Amino acid sequence: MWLELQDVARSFGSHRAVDGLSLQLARGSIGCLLGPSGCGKTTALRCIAGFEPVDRGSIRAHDRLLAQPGLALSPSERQIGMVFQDYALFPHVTALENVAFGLHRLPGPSRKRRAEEMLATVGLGDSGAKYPHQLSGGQQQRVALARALAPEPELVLLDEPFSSLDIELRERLSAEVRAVLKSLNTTALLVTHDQQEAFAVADVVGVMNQGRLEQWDAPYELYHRPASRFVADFIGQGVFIAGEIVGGNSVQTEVGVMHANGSGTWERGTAVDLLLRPDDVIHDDESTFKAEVCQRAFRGAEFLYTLKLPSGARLLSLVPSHHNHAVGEKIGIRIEPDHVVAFEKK
Ligand SMILES: Nc1ncnc2c1ncn2[C@@H]1O[C@H](COP(=O)(O)OP(=O)(O)OP(=O)(O)O)[C@@H](O)[C@H]1O
Repeated sequence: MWLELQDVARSFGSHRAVDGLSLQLARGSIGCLLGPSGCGKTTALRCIAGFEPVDRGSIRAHDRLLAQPGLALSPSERQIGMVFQDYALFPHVTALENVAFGLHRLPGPSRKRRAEEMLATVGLGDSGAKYPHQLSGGQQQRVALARALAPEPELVLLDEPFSSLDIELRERLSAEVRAVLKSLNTTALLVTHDQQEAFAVADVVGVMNQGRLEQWDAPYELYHRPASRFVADFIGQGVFIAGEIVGGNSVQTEVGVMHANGSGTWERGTAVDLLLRPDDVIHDDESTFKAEVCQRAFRGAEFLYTLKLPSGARLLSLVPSHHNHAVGEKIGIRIEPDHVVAFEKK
């Protein structure tokens, strides 16, 4: 494994910012720590970078021990590249000199060549002579990425790298950054609170909650097979409706019986909350099961309808926007969950 955290913990006073974090990242893969503000993701990243010691556990990169209690390699000994939210470029030198900064071990000419290559890789081959203030936010962030990647670090850490950019640029740049990291086979760990960004950049995403990792998995799995109620709530949209286990894999709800495709571990009669995503609830005029539109949000290609069931429970449904229904109308629905996700009622 290229990066391996084992049971890492870091407290500030009595507050456990990171509490038993374990994860593994293979060479060339891009990981992401995702979670709400204060969940400990920045602290975890700072422990890996060497800006923060660990109180428990260990951090290894490429089989080298970077940190454990009483031992901490300095940030420069770790061979880690960093990209921060605010770019942190040197304002008084050109883009090319910014990128060349970390290459002091190379002799002059190769240093310049390498810096030029890196700028070309991030699509800024023509901008080497410009100063940071002559570049847009997105371009500055690409220079920062080139600077972090130029010394060929073992690992690159990206701390909310797109959060000061506007949304359109953020989307484009996250795809570009992923492409650059993949083309160089760089191992990287990103920290963000934005799941679209996490999904756009990372191969594997860890959802953190109060210092703990709730699930470390591919984006598809987080969405379709959330391991905890927190992950189910945090990732994507969806609502829970009440259900009861009526057989090994079957849940009875007011919208019908849902069958799980895995092996069930529930006891008959267990009360559960069943997760339904907006794309599980299909609008179907033929269906005899009706629900009342109580809210609608126009999304261009789709409407997101909030529907009220006879019991008063709410569902969300994503419907192509040529199905234009008014609030108060009753529409036919059919439930087709991709995966049945249920949690025992508390
Ligand atoms: N140096 C510090 N001293 C005391 N408490 C700290 C310190 N750094 C972080 N914390 C606390 O640890 C918790 C986790 O902080 P951290 O910055 O890791 O969270 P985060 O998930 O990155 O949040 P955000 O997205 O808001 O940056 C927070 O409650 C924070 O207040």
